[in-house]
Amino acid sequence: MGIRLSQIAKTYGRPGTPRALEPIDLEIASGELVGLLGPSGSGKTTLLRIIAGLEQADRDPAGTIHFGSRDVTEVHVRDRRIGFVFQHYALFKHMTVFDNVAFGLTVQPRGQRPSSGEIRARVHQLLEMVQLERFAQRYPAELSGGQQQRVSLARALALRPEVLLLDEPFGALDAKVRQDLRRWLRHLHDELNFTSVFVTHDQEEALELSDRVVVMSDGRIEQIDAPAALYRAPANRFVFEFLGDVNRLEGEVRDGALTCGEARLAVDLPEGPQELLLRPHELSLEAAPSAAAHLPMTVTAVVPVGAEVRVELAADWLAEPWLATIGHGDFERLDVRRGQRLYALPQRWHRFAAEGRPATQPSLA
Ligand SMILES: Nc1ncnc2c1ncn2[C@@H]1O[C@H](COP(=O)(O)OP(=O)(O)OP(=O)(O)O)[C@@H](O)[C@H]1O
Repeated sequence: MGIRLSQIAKTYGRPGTPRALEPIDLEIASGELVGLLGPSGSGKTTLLRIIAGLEQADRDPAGTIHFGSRDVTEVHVRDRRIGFVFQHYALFKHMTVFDNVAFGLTVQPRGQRPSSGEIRARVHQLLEMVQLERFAQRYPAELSGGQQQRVSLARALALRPEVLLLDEPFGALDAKVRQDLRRWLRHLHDELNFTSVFVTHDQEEALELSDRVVVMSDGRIEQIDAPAALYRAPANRFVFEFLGDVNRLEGEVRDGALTCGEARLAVDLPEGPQELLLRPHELSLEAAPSAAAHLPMTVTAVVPVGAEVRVELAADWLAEPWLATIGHGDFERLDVRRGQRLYALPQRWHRFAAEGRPATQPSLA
C-alpha cells in the first residue's frame, strides 16, 4: 500500500513559532523501503509520527495523508493499521517473548480475534522468521539488545500491517549487530513486501537499506532519490556534505590555475576566489607532483584496515586536514608512513554556488 502526503506541516506550540516541518509533499510507492535521513532536529521523527497518527499535522495549510486510496488524515492511530518499531525497546518486561509477540492479537475485539490455536501458529511462524523460536519462553531481560529488537519487529508484524514505521530502530546497538539487523530487515522487507518508512541519522544505514532516501534539513526535504543517484548527483551542497567525508580546497583562480599558498591545481574556471570539494576516493596520492597538480601534503595518520586504506593528510596551506582512501596496492607501492610527504592528485571535484546549488557538473581535473 502506497503512502501519499500532501502539504503536511507541523508547528509545535503557538501559531507563529517556527515550523518543525515546512509544508511537505511526499509519495511512497507500495512495497518501497524509504529512509528519512537528516541531522538532529531536521524533522524526521515529527514526519514519521504524523504518518503514524501519533501527531496531528497543522490545520493551515490543510494537508492530507492517504494510505492507498484511503484518506487517513483524520483516522486515529489505532485504526491506521500500521506496525511500529522504536529505538528503545518497548517490550513488556513481565511477559515472555511469545506473549509479547502475541499481545496485539490477544487484545483484538472478539470477532476479529483469531482462535488461540491460530495465534499460537502465527506467533511461532513470526518467531521462526526473526530466528528466535527457541527463545519463546524467555523474558526480554534475558535477551541481547539485537534479539529484543527482533522481538519488537515480530510484534509489529503480528497484525500483518501493510505499513511498517521504524524510528532509529537500531540506534542503540553496536556497529556489527546494527549491520546484521539491517541486512536482515532488508531481506524480511523483500520477502513480506510491506511498505516501510524508517528514520535514521546514519548516512551509511540510509544508503544501504533504502530503495529511496529522503534527505531532510530544517524541516524541509532537500532531495529524494535512490542511494546511487543521491551520491552521484547531490541536489545541493548540504546533501553533498551530509552524505560523506569532504575535503575542501579554497584558493584564487588566475591564468588557468587555482593557487593557495604553495599549492597549485590546473582548472578551467572563472578568475577569482573558488572553493572545490572532493570526496576521499576522488584523489590519488603520488610520490611527486605533476604538471596538473602540485598539492604537497604530510601524512598524519594511516588506517590500513578494511577494503581501503584511510590516509589523513595535513598541510600549512590547508585550513582543515584531508582524508584520502586509497587501494592497498597504492599503499604498498608508496610505502605510506606517518610523516611522509606525498602529493595529492584530484581525479574529480565538485563546486557549489553560494546558495548551495551545483555551480557546475562535477568535472574531471
Ligand atoms: N514535542 C515537541 N514540542 C516542541 N518542539 C518539538 C517537539 N518535538 C520536536 N520538536 C522540535 O521540532 C523540530 C524537529 O524535531 P524532530 O524530533 O522531528 O527532529 P529529528 O530530525 O527527528 O531529530 P533527532 O534526530 O534528534 O531525533 C526540532 O526543532 C525539535 O526541537
